[in-house]
Amino acid sequence: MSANTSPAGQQNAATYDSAFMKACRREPVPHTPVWFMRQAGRSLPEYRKVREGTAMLESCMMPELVTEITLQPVRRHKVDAAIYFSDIVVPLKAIGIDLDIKPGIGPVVANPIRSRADLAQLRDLTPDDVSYVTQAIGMLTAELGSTPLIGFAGAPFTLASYLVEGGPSRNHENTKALMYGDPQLWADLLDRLAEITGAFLKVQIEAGASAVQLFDSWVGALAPADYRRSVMPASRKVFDAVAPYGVPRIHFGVGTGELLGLMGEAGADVVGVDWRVPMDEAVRRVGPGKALQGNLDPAVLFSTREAIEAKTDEVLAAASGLEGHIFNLGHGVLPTTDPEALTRLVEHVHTRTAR
Ligand SMILES: O=C(O)CCc1c2[nH]c(c1CC(=O)O)Cc1[nH]c(c(CC(=O)O)c1CCC(=O)O)Cc1[nH]c(c(CC(=O)O)c1CCC(=O)O)Cc1[nH]c(c(CCC(=O)O)c1CC(=O)O)C2
Repeated sequence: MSANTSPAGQQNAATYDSAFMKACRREPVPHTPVWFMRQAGRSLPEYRKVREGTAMLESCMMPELVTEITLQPVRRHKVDAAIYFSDIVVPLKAIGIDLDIKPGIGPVVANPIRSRADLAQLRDLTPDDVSYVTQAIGMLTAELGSTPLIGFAGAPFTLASYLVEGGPSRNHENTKALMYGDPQLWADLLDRLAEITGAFLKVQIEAGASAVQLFDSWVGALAPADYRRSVMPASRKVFDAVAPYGVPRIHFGVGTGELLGLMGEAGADVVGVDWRVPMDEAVRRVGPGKALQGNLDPAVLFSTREAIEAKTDEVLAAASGLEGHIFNLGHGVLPTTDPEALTRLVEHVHTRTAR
């Protein structure tokens, strides 16, 4: 921990009164805050331009480039929060796992983890392993002023799936084989990943991130009983690790309609909802005391302006009774989305919800 910070004093004072932070705390807001998962990235021509000739993982280690890319959607769309530009596999790369992000495929791991001996690949993460993150967040928070920066990490289950399968997987068969066949090794693997993930989020908060989001993108592949038994303890460990900082903790996964309550119980302050469950139903499943984030289907943005507005109004109506609502898509911005549709969407949500 640096000399001038303490866990209790971590909240970034400049962003404390922003609409996004208020919604996370379930306080009244001047308008519903909006940001988009994957708002930085391939949908933006200015992103494609600055990324030309630089590989994805290499970009994530270049603080000036990360700062520029993170700021691009804030400038263009006037979203209410920035999300740190990185990828869920960055902390794994930082501790020396041999992996790469292959264009059109995703993260690919050279030596998948399937045995107890393989666990040795997963050493602890220290702030020095990711000094470029600390550096970039320092530059970013200076530029962002009162706009909050969201830090993020992949959750233990989703990271484990990449590590065990060796890459993206539709059915997660090797992952599930390990989870059911060797529960102790599985628990130890998730616990290691929880340590690394907790340490990585701490680095981002200490550097100035106002909130964090834990992406369990693939956990919707599990039934609730398996989630509770085999995943929740590790996700809870990550949330507990950052709890002393008091920053909002967001938890999101895809196809998690049956898991929303448990994902809240794991320790999230804000539960992200994909587009399959309407917000008024999601709030029943999550229960009181949590804000919700979501949930326009990202594919709707390919439709007409009228249809986009009508579907947006449906989301806003379903969310109107919520204590805290952060508008987002039900998953990341699709790479071929028209960025102007995103800018108009931000404006529409702000106008419709202005109080
Ligand atoms: O199609 C490809 O080329 C590989 C895409 C891919 C990557 N990581 C991956 C995947 C699998 C997938 O998303 O399906 C693997 C990946 N990265 C991420 C997630 C979590 C999720 O989206 O549910 C996942 C898992 C999701 C999954 O595999 O379905 C998270 C991620 N990647 C990234 C960001 C940062 C950001 O967008 O600001 C973020 C998180 C913050 C956010 O939502 O905004 C950045 C990222 N990672 C990646 C790319 C594309 C590569 C490039 O620009 O050169 C990009 C940029 C972009 O999306 O346009 C690589």
